[in-house]
Amino acid sequence: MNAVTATRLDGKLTRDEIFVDLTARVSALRDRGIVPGLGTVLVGDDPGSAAYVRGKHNDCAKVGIASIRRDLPADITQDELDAVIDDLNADPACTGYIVQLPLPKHLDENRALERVDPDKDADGLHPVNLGRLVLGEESTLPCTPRGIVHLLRRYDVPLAGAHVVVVGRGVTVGRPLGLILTRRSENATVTLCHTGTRDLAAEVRRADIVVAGAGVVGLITPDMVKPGAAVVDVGVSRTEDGLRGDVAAGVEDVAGFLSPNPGGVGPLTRAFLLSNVVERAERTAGTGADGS
Ligand SMILES: Nc1nc(=O)c2c([nH]1)NC[C@@H]1CN(c3ccc(C(=O)N[C@@H](CCC(=O)O)C(=O)O)cc3)C=[N+]21
Repeated sequence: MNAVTATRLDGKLTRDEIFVDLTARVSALRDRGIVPGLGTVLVGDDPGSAAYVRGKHNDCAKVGIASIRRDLPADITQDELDAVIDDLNADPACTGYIVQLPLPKHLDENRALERVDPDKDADGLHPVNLGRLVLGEESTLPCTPRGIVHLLRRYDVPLAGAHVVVVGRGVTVGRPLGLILTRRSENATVTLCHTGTRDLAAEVRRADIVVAGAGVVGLITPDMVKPGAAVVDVGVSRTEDGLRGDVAAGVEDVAGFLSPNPGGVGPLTRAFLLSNVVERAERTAGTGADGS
């Protein structure tokens, strides 16, 4: 056997590095009397969503960002949700915020996302920000795609000229990731695959980088991966055995780099949520944001 295990793209380590930078920048803002605040709107009592929101506020405490929580009952009406969103839009203590998804089925997610002030959209999911991304204008970028690109760069995985196969066309990962990776600054070539793709295995086999976010357990098998390719697992499925990703066991023996799930991009999604808030606070304060 000459199988070499893939280099692990470590999301927690990379998150810790980002937190060191954010902590210093928040401290500089606080020295000037500016306290960045992240708001969350959580509707209902789904334990998974509650855990994610808790994690986001724990992260805020670590870097010195103030937390604003709006926890609402599952049977809230759309008008009542609108009023909470209007309230956060008007709250000067709230630099940016998110409406935790998914919302209960009787509520219209797009209506809620569109009501958020685009300048306070910490998720980068407002139509104005997604539209700016399409137009190549500066915008708040969605957190998971930002985390994926940062993690690949952090481990020196070449993007320019690379062929990236993204599996999943959802609005939080696949769709915006394709737009980001094909910008001049990333210069990758992207194939966006989905449930209608005729021969997924053939597409994935051609990839220098695979990003799997379909939410199908074990979808990406070792025979589908080009030796040495980078594989980033962002699929999330809740099973009886806990959280499972899209990448099957054995891929680590074929890939050159592997970002597992959990332990990969998830912590970076949270880190870039905070980063979006800090950048907005810096912009309104008139300091030079460093981007990244
Ligand atoms: N408006 C909105 N914005 C979001 O960003 C958003 C959302 N809604 N709804 C749900 C998804 C999911 N998501 C995750 C964030 C962190 C981890 C994360 O930190 N995961 C850890 C493990 C955490 C655990 O074990 O539960 C890891 O991958 O190592 C995972 C998933 C953000 N989301």
